[in-house]
Amino acid sequence: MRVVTVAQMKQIEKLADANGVSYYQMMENAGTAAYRILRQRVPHAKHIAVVAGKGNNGGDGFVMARLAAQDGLSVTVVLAEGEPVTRDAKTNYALLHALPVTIQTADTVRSIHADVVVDALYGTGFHGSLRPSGQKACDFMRTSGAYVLALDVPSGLQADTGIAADGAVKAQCTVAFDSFKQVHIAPAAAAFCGTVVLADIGVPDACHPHA
Ligand SMILES: NC(=O)C1=CN([C@@H]2O[C@H](COP(=O)(O)OP(=O)(O)OC[C@H]3O[C@@H](n4cnc5c(N)ncnc54)[C@H](OP(=O)(O)O)[C@@H]3O)[C@@H](O)[C@H]2O)[C@@H](O)CC1
Ligand SMILES: [K+]
Repeated sequence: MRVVTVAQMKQIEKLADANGVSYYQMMENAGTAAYRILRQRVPHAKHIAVVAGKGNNGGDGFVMARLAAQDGLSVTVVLAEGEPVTRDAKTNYALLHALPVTIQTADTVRSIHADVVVDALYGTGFHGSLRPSGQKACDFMRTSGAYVLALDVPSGLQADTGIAADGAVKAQCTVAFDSFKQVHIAPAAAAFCGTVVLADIGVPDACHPHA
């Protein structure tokens, strides 16, 4: 079982990019793999809400939102922290405009009724404690009553330690991308991660440490 630090994960992605698997392609693969896992775990889902942050974790969520809309599901995207800021997340957000996807801001988050909530708020980039906007989005996810699927890391947990900030998301399932991080194996984080499923995002074996 491969467990890496966030710094090692960044290095792995950098090597993969240098070896022909672009960052954009890895995001596409991550969102696609997570969507497949979601369909397996909640086959009857009709309405999904994707709670997106402004980094690449949000970008993975936009890929899922696109695939779900193309599949005929009702899709709501919540921009919990405003519009995306990273290049690939921006590109994937723009692709949603041609699809029947409802875009909402954090202000209206409480009125959403979904059977699945995708936690695409923060992944390995989370640090510190939850700020008010993130807290509000996490409160929605914790209390929605929906099946919560977290992308890479349940929001509010530090990937390298598994330490949870007050108000962190508790997911039924967490899809870990490429490699496990400490959060996926730390006993204290188990109740937040739920079932952890590892997803291949197309990184060549040789890009991993000690490969
Ligand atoms: N590299 C790749 O290409 C691939 C990466 N992949 C995916 O990307 C994820 C890593 O993406 P990432 O590095 O962009 O960080 P991410 O987890 O989105 O968080 C950063 C954002 O959160 C914010 N933020 C942080 N703490 C906060 C707080 N307390 N309160 C409020 N805001 C806070 C922070 O804002 P800032 O602190 O800068 O204001 C920033 O906007 C990884 O887990 C995987 O899912 C896959 O697609 C595969 C390819
Ligand atoms: K997440």
